[in-house]
Amino acid sequence: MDPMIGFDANASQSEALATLLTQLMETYSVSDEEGPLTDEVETFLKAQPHLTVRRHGDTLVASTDLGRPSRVILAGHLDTVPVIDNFPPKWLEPGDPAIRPEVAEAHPHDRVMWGRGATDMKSSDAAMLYLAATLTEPRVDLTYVFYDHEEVAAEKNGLRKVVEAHPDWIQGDFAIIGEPTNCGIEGGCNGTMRFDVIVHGVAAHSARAWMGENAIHKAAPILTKLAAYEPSDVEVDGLTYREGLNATLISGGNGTNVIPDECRIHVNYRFAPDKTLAEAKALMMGADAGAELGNGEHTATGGFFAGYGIEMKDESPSARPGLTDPLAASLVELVRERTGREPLAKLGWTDVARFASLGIPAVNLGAGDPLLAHKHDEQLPASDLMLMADLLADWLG
Ligand SMILES: N[C@@H](CCC[C@H](NC(=O)CCC(=O)O)C(=O)O)C(=O)O
Repeated sequence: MDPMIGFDANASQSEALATLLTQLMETYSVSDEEGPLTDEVETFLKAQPHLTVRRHGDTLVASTDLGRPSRVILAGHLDTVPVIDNFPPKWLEPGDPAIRPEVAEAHPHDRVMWGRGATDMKSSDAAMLYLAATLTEPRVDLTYVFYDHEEVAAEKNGLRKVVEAHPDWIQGDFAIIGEPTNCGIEGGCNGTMRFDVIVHGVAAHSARAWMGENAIHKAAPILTKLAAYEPSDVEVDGLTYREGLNATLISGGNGTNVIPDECRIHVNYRFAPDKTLAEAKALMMGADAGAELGNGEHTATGGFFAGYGIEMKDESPSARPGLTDPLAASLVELVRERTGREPLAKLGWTDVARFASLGIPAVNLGAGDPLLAHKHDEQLPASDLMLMADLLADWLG
């Protein structure tokens, strides 16, 4: 059987990139189900004679070994968030009403790739795979990392696992993460934490509600407080990070005629890189999270949710922009020259934070509009694929 990922040696750059993107997008890879796509990408990388390819779980690390004085890491995750009627993907021709107006206005003659992962982040993966096959004489040594489980709990993150199991595989002087940035530079990243705020009640027959205590009703003040939260803009080293505090899931009740005895509001806090993880946590639940109540629940001793039960689910630190690093500065300059784009802050969480903790300066540079990430109609104009591949090739070639 022919490998599913690959392109014709006679194809033009734009055809090759479009082919790679189509193949990546057509292979379903929601987090936890990246295996088949990883297998395909592994076969493709192993067919490149100038790369040494290693695999840990569903993470691939492919390196050149040309004896260059420095090494750059190009990293992209292969997983996507869950689909919302946006798989399988499709190419939209110019004029198709499914093309968003802002995309059509900026790229009136472009075909547009539509579907899950178009911006976050299979387009950058396609550009990196194209370079992995075609950039055989880069001016620096290169390490490509294609990894699993970026969109979910930090404990599952494939890059984290490979760093822990094989620290020698992930060495370098600088890293570029292909998270969507509209082919500009986005520096650092907001930190993120997710936790359940828990309200308890007493179960009873809903025809005799006075015999119980309705936990869903008792959660109403929490939702009111969250709805009134005003996000702050925080400037760090010249970039402006917007914070956020949102309920993203809610659950409670176990019968249509039973007064619910528990309600959980899952909260996601995004905090700027002027705060450590500990400082951010203190703002939410007090400096000391309080006594363990059992089952991982604590009472918040202070902060936004003072007095409520809290169960931590996930936490990842922020990262400062780090754009004064010489390699970062030279990439910023190239992007500015080629696109006129000035660096912005990365508002999502990305593995730039992991590289920063390893002492490897890193920036986000990727195809696709970050404003469209995780949306139902994620989409990418074909010319952004070319731009992304050209920027990387010019800087590395
Ligand atoms: N452990 C975290 C992982 C969340 C990662 C995710 N990152 C992106 O979507 C980057 C895209 C971008 O902003 O450009 C996120 O920020 O939610 C968790 O499970 O929450």
